[in-house]
Amino acid sequence: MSTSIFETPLPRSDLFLCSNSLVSQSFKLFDNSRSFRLKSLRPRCQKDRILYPKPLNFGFCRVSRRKRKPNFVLNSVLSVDKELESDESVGLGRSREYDAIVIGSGIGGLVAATQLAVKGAKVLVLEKYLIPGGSSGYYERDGFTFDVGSSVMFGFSDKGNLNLITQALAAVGCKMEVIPDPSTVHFHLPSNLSVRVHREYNEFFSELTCKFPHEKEGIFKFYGECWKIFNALNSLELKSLEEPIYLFGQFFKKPMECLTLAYYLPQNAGDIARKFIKDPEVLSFIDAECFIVSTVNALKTPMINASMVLCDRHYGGINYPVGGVGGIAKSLAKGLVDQGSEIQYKANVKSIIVENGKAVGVRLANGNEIFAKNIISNATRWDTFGKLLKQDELPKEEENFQKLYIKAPSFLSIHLGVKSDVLPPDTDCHHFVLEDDWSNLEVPYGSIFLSIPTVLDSSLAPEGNHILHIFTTSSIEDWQGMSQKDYEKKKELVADEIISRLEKKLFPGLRSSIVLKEVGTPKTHRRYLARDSGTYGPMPQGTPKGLLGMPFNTTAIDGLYCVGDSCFPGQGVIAVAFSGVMCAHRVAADLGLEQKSPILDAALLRLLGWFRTLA
Ligand SMILES: NC(=O)c1ccc[n+]([C@@H]2O[C@H](COP(=O)([O-])OP(=O)(O)OC[C@H]3O[C@@H](n4cnc5c(N)ncnc54)[C@H](O)[C@@H]3O)[C@@H](O)[C@H]2O)c1
Ligand SMILES: CC(C)=CCC/C(C)=C/C=C/C(C)=C/C=C/C(C)=C/C=C/C=C(C)/C=C/C=C(C)/C=C/C=C(\C)CCC=C(C)C
Repeated sequence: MSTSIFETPLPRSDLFLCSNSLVSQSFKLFDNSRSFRLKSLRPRCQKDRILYPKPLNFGFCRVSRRKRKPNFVLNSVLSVDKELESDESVGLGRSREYDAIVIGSGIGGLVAATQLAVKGAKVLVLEKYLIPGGSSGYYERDGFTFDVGSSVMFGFSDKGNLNLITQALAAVGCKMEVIPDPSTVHFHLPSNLSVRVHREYNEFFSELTCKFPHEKEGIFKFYGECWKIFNALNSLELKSLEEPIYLFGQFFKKPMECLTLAYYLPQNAGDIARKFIKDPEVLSFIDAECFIVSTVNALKTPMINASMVLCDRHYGGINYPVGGVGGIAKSLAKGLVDQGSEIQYKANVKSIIVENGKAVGVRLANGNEIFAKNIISNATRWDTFGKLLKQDELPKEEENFQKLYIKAPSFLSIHLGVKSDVLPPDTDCHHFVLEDDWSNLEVPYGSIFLSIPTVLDSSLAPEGNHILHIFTTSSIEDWQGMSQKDYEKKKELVADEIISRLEKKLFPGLRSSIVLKEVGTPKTHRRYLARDSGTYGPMPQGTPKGLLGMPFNTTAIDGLYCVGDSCFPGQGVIAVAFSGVMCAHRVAADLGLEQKSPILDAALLRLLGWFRTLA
């Protein structure tokens, strides 16, 4: 680490984000008129920000107003408070053009940004919150490190072509240590049906077919079909399906695999399951398998997505990153800056600037305008087209998207710290609980997701404790129009009910073992993740034609791209990573950093537009 002493103006709020390993390009943020020193190196957690003990890779450091001697060493500053952001010396303005601005640092945005950066583009990521990651972020309380969203990580193995998280990290020279999970999920279902999804496919198949011997052949054929699709996907080099030179090249190199995917593109898992399986209980089990990744039943879950998750969990397996899921976004953000691009936190984009029909820049909440050749929005499509674009009319494509897809509900999430002895030995890391009635699967609060990441990585909690992350679907409408007092009361009541259900079904004594409890509602998701209504992502309004109606990355606005879970192929960390790879490839082609054929482009975009009208 290089060390140099420099002076900086004192940020008025006393907080800024610093890094000890990154470039010096941000030095110009500062003038020499004032100086500061670090006051506290103790870890501190506040309601909405995390203060780190020492200049770790990304941390917030408190500076003292009283002692103004420049006596601390830092060698870059990545993000600054509003006061600094609005400082002219930040150097933002029309003269400073980026190849791309990415709005939001969810995994989708970060993968798009890093992939572009390694292709030679100069990228600026603007993140509203204090740390990167969005739904894949983390927070710390009293020695516990909680994952904000899911702890089930697909695509994190060292095998094949579909380990997109591993590949995204490797692209910027990062590798994370992972812990293999022996099972993906333990299902606790009506009629006391208990199924563990073992890492080994044969073990899972034996367990399921032991419970339903009469459907052995049907189960074999359904999951066999999933493997056929997974193997086709795994054989391709994954890039933008909106870029014809690549797409036609893949058809030429792997015609059978591409035709297999094209055949299944408009199909849903439930229809295929029904071809082979008759027993309603097995079909309900497959609904639950799909619901945990799509929040809808199998009849509404695209077959390609179902195959991806139902097979990757056995092929590469589910692997948990040491130190928590938040490490993925932190590593990508670091990798991005290492590549010479930039990320700013507390940078709230209020609108996308469109001139002569082309997206040319963004306007921040503090009034600053930043310009770039392309704008990539990692906000949901509802936020992008409903809030960030100030246009009277929704483009036709978006109107169609909003007809086909509605916002999936959000979640009520409960993060608990519990005493370790409440968990029986060999407890699995992830559980899905639907106690009595299959018809409650998609009903709000009907089923319960539970992850215990400390089963795999005990460093996430103080010794003798575990983390329980419990979540269940819930809509924002359920939490609106009440006083703060009633809201808090309702949070307690609903959380209490869910904890009682888990106590009854899985862990007797759970309530009395709790040492820390935090409850988040859809409003919390909306506030901290900046997602309209706190939504989990898009959900088909009716029965979709598989993935056919799902938009890719280009939009009706020239120079504006979308990335993340309201783009093909949908929700999921691995899915948004793929959307990031696709987006970066299309943008790079448009920037001239990848091969491009304008004539073929126009033809393919028209063809894809036509395909979507069939959905
Ligand atoms: N509880 C959960 O488990 C949960 C909830 C929601 C989503 N998810 C999953 O998370 C993933 C979503 O990833 P993603 O990449 O699409 O996005 P994301 O929602 O994780 O990240 C988007 C990022 O953009 C930022 N942002 C939004 N609007 C902004 C603005 N105007 N200005 C600046 N920054 C802004 C947000 O702060 C956030 O960090 C999916 O896998 C989804 O399935 C999980
Ligand atoms: C273009 C045309 C027309 C044609 C062409 C053909 C072709 C070539 C095609 C191709 C295609 C492709 C490549 C595709 C791809 C796809 C993919 C990659 C996909 C992916 C997906 C993924 C997913 C969906 C995932 C998901 C996941 C998730 C969501 C997860 C979640 C989790 C959770 C929530 C957790 C749970 C928990 C518990 C239980 C506790």
